[in-house]
Amino acid sequence: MPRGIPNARRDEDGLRYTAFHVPMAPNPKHMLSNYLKSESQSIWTRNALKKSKARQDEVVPPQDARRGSQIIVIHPGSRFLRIGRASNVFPVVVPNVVARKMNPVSAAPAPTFVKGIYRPRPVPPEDPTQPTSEVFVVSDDPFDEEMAAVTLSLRDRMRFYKLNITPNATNIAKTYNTDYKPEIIAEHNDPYQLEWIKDGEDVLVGEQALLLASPQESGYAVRWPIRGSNFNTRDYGSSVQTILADVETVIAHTLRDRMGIKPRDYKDYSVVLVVPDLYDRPYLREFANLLLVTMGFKQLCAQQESLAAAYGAGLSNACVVDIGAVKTSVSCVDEGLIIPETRLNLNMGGDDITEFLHVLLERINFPYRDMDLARWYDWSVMEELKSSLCSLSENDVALNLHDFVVRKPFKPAEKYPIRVCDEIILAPMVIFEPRLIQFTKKQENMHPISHPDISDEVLEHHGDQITKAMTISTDHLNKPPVDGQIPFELVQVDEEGKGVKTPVPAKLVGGYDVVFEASKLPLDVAIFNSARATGDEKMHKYLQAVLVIGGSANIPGMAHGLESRLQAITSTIMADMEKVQIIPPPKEIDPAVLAWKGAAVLGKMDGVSELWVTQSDWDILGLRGLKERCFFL
Ligand SMILES: Nc1ncnc2c1ncn2[C@@H]1O[C@H](COP(=O)(O)OP(=O)(O)OP(=O)(O)O)[C@@H](O)[C@H]1O
Repeated sequence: MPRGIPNARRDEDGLRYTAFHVPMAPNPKHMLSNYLKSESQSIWTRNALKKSKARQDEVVPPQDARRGSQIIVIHPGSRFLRIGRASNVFPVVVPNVVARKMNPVSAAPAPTFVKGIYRPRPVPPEDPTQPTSEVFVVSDDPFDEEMAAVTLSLRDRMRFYKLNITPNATNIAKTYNTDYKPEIIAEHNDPYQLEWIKDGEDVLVGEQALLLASPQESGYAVRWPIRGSNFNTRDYGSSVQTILADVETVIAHTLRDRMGIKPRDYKDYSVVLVVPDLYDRPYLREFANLLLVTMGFKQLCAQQESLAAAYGAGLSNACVVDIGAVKTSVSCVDEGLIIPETRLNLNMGGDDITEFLHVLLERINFPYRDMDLARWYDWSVMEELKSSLCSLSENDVALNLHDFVVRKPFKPAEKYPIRVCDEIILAPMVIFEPRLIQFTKKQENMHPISHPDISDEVLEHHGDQITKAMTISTDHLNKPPVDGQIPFELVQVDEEGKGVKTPVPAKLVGGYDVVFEASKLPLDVAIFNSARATGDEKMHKYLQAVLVIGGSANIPGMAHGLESRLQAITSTIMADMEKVQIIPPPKEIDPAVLAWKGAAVLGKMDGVSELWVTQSDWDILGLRGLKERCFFL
């Protein structure tokens, strides 16, 4: 039989799978345990990762250092693209954005974020001629109601930890911030000046795209091709070709400019692509087609984020929580496999924290009054403030004074002082109290991706999307699914690998759109639901190994904030639950690159040679080949 023709078999557990007459993928359990045991890989195990980078360089023998130099690992995200040779210690990280000259500009420069946070109703300015009202008026603004609930939750926690609450802190901060005086930093005293671009090449990528002083005036459309776990159809529309052109542009520019790899060399390189745990089929198919057919890489292996991160941390079992910029995903990894029904995607992330911080700082007279988050340079001011101020540790709440710098195009930098108090903890608390996020608004203008073989793929796609964790998640609404059943059926696969039972999956469960409802869950509830989907006996194992990754995992106090809340849920529901445990990512590795790191380790392992899908495999088998070899589905 020719190479690559599928032949259905059953494995030892009686599970149906499709084998190939090319060597079948090795058992992931064996791969993981071999990897953890292997002497040559032990450098990357958890203990070894604690050692310094210098030590790593010293220990890696030269042949291992070269290993993986022909493998490129690509981890695309909504905000950053992480890309590098598997032999590199860390990836190149570039903003995943493209500015294209349009004449006329067909799309307005897309704001970096979707306005997703409720804002207080504008208050009419006080009339100084009128005496101030002595009567206390109860606000009917829904924002105030939700805000009061979040503040109360913080007060309760501070009381629980016996921490002092600074009296009148908001008013003190407000008064201080009103009398601001920005300090102008003279150019010769400013080593961090930016080289703004007024006009330039037709296509600008990454940092260059963000240095455009005024994109719209210069005729550029600035867009981010990835959004959450999918292509960014909000800013590009449903035309996947335009999105793919930009995905290719960012990858090709970075390979050429930062890694010295030219298009003519692509045929000599294999690619490990890190994909979301809950990936959309058209996303995976189009991405694979781009890399194998359009760009012409030699072969491809796709790995899911959580699995790659577990490899990176040297863990065989974990509940992996990835808090990115736009989305947060939760999945349980069991001996080298993701348990499909534990996967959850929350429609919130670091961008919501940034925006909420802005809303909170405006309430205390944020001294830089012209801030407009749709401008990249203003957005980065707020991101900087978030990174330097925010914390999830109640101990950090105090009336503190800080400075921040605003760099406007072609103007000297301005330094502002600001006084803040509990805003620094309330902002990141939004992921545990998402009541202030407008989820419905976030869904606006998202288009489905059009593709030809809709009948087959849509059904399977929904099969992938609706998971047990999501169904359980309707618990928080206190309205369980009808009859307590899981009222949808997943697509079954017969001996030939064809769909035999293709029911239209009920997206509405008990009257709820489960995917949408699940995307709104507080993070602690989502993690609990994900672990609980593994069954009552197994869930302990995952709740005691929660690995938090993604850029937003860098928020100080994240482990404490998550652990305490998760512990509170588990002890209410499960009497016999031992302590919940958050596993810190390896010390020298930024949690945002841990999945890349794990994928690089995977790409270098001997067993991975069985996982590659070549260009001819792709021609014959398409997406199914990728799924069966790489995801063991
Ligand atoms: N020190 C820090 N403190 C707070 N937030 C941080 C810190 N460092 C990075 N972040 C946030 O992490 C987010 C980026 O994380 P990451 O690189 O994992 O996102 P991504 O993979 O591009 O996005 P997504 O996973 O949503 O597709 C941003 O919101 C950024 O502000």
